[in-house]
Amino acid sequence: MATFLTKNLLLRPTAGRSLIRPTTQLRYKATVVDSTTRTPPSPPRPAQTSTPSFERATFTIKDGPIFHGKSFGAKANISGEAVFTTSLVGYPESMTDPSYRGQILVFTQPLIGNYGVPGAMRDEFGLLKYFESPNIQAAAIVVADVAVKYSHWTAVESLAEWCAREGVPAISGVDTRAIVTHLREQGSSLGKITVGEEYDADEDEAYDDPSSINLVQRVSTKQPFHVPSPVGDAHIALIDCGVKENIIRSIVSRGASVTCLPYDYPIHKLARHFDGVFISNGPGDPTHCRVTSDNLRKLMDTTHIPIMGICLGHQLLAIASGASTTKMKYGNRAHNIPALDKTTGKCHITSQNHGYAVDINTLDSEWKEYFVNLNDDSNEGIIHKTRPIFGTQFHPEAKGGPQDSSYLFDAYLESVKKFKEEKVRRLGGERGEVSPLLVDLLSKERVGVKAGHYMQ
Ligand SMILES: NC(=O)CC[C@H](N)C(=O)O
Repeated sequence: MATFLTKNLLLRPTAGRSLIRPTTQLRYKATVVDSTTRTPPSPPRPAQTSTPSFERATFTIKDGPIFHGKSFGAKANISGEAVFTTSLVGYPESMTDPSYRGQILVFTQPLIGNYGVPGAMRDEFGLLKYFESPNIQAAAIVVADVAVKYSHWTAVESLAEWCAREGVPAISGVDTRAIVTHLREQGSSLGKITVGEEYDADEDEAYDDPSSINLVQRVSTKQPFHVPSPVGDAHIALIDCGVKENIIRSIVSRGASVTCLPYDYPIHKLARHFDGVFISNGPGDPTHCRVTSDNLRKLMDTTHIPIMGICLGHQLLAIASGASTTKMKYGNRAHNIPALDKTTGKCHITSQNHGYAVDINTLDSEWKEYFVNLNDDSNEGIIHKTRPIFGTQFHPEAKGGPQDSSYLFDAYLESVKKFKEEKVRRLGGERGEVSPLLVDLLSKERVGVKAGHYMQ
């Protein structure tokens, strides 16, 4: 069980692993990568060892308590923002969710790993079936008790083997109740994991603060890529701030192909070629993505295209409309949070993972609050009063988690298809300028886009 120590019992410097990795220069070459060959959103971490380390390990909260336990992942030291999730299941999905980039994820569910880790299988759309991105995105994980033995028909390795292979530190045997109590009382804090006998405690410079970094730049696709829909010919531009696979799946399975674009792509210059725009989830502070919210504002000023945003996408939409966001005390990360739809009076149980929220008091009069959190009254969604534009703080794609709110994708797709029909009626067979990106898309047969359907 956990050893709970006070600070400064043993202060020795260790080499912390930096969150800041070299970035790839963004390029807007009109290359289309299909979903099976797309660039992984982030370079795989350098694995320091391919077998799990079961040495003594220490989890230290900055200006807080120190917890001693046992490592079960990579033999590496790391720091980041310590956050907790109360989700009972779905650790492979959560750990590969790019929104967790830079965060040390503490699970309140006391036993993690009992169904192992699935293989990187792909579905009929070429999307990862059981992961939200190709790699573990969380900086590290903290669990009370890790299952060394696992059992599930999809499993190919244990949680420990997966963490070690991906170079991700993990610690067990700590009192996660005490950790969560601290984080709830003090608010989200920086923390670090040190593997081995030596650890340092509270030297400020030893902690990387992900809120000071533009993490979206690190997880967004470097090149546009396209995921065709076999069941419809609408076409959506998705601004990839760290998109989860199941968001793409939720769209293509409903009849719109998706072209994923880098987070700072000037979408307002290209929107006329699409039937809808979508802004994805993503890590970190939304104010680091000023370029995205500025582009969105220009988009809304110049077109009437349907827009939907989820989580970070919702926050960016709100900022684009003139509202501001705030950092929450410890955020909402769970699969069972009640959100009230203020337009219907119905409550939906929702999946969430966020540390920032829209300040609803700053919302422009052309917008109204769409959903509100029934636990803490925080904003859960906004909707434009007259145009087909909305965002939700929770995750209607919910993987894992309840699918009460998946109808929001149906509503979005309905407005996208309507917009497309009107456009076709208005423009008839006329063709205008075609962007290099779309010329390239059209030249790729495998992309499966019907030539000309979105041309002006
Ligand atoms: N899941 C997300 O998109 C998270 C949004 C943002 N990074 C936050 O923590 O609030």
